Amino acid sequence: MIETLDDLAVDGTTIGVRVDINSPIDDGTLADDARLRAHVDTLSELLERGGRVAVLAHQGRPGGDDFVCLEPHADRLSELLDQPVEYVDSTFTSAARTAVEELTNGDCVVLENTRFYSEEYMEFEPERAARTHLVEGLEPVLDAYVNDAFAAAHRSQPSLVGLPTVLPGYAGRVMESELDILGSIEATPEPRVYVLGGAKVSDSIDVAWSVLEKGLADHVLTAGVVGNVFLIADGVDLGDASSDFIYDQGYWDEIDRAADLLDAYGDRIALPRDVAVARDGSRHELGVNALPPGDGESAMDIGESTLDYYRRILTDAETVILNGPAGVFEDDRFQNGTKQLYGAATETTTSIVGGGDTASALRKLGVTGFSHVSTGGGAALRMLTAESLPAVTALENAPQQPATHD
Ligand SMILES: Nc1ncnc2c1ncn2[C@@H]1O[C@H](COP(=O)(O)OP(=O)(O)OP(=O)(O)O)[C@@H](O)[C@H]1O
Ligand SMILES: O=C(O)[C@H](O)COP(=O)(O)O
Repeated sequence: MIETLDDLAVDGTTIGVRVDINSPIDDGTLADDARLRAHVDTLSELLERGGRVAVLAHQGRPGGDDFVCLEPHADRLSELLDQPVEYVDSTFTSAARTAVEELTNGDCVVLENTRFYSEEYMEFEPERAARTHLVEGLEPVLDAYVNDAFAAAHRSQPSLVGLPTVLPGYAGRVMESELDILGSIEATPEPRVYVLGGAKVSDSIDVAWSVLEKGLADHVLTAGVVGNVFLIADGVDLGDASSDFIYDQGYWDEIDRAADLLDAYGDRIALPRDVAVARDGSRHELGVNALPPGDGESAMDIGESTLDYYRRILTDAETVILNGPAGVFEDDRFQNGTKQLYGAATETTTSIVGGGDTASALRKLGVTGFSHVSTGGGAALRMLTAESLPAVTALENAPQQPATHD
């Protein structure tokens, strides 16, 4: 049983709030603030109820261009919350602890990107995570911990599983609503269709296995890199460029798993019937019978024939669950598959979308009208396999009585 903000005595309490504001970054600035907006309800509720809020979050992965400090996030949160939000350029040093100790009721500080510390990019059992520098540094200055970072709940990292081992833990409003919706997929109306696109091939194959095996999915439609892997598994020659991409991304071994899945459940798995490539600078669609494409041409989107086929399946569906764009939506020439496929999904009674990139693609393409757009990508996928999420388990096991610091 997870406690929520309804169970937390907030007034005068110093609360570490783990959010997921991991966002696209362009030239060091925030390119999209959707994930920050998602947490406004939780943060403003805690602040209005007299909490002293220390925000913890990661941004990017070590080595990536988006591995940046959280100052732009703090500035944007200040605008969204309509109050000053302090930023401290460290996470658990004495400067960070002093900033937390100096908070008064209704104050908010954003601590530095948790992943600037190597331990936060490692996975630990909760008990071990509780003995990391981050947790040992922050625990003395916090009374309680709130986890609103559903999108990171599949990671077993110190700020996600260590803090709720030593502090009373509560789910924030985003976490609460995501668990409510994604935790009761079985209750959604049937027929139920899963659309698996994007680039998380291994996770998507796990989901497909799980939902087909459990009888949760009447159909699985594949698109994006996932669709390309299934096409290769089905014996289609996608050409060197797509194959090299799949190999370079480390997905080559997934082709055998996709082939096994096709053997077991091929009648319920739909594969693209055509793909779009860039030819002479423009979009050009090729039926699978016309493949391989020309030299250097890569399958970047699904084409009209696939869309017709998938629309027919969706017409009979009552619930559709989608993750991952159908193509390289960042390029105007390859947005059509995502726009049309996701647009068709909004016509079903219940439509649930997961994925940070997917949500940003849908905003960019102006596709609205879903029953639920999850903040999580990998976390939503993991949840759909009915596997437990480490950060959720840690909240379930957290101690519950906060002791208020002066
Ligand atoms: N055919 C394709 N070839 C190469 N890349 C593709 C193709 N189709 C989709 N993509 C890429 O997949 C990426 C998004 O996939 P991903 O699985 O990460 O989505 P998500 O689950 O919404 O994201 P997140 O991990 O942020 O939650 C995009 O960057 C897009 O360009
Ligand atoms: O964007 C995400 O899916 C979450 O923020 C988790 O990020 P990660 O995949 O880098 O752990």
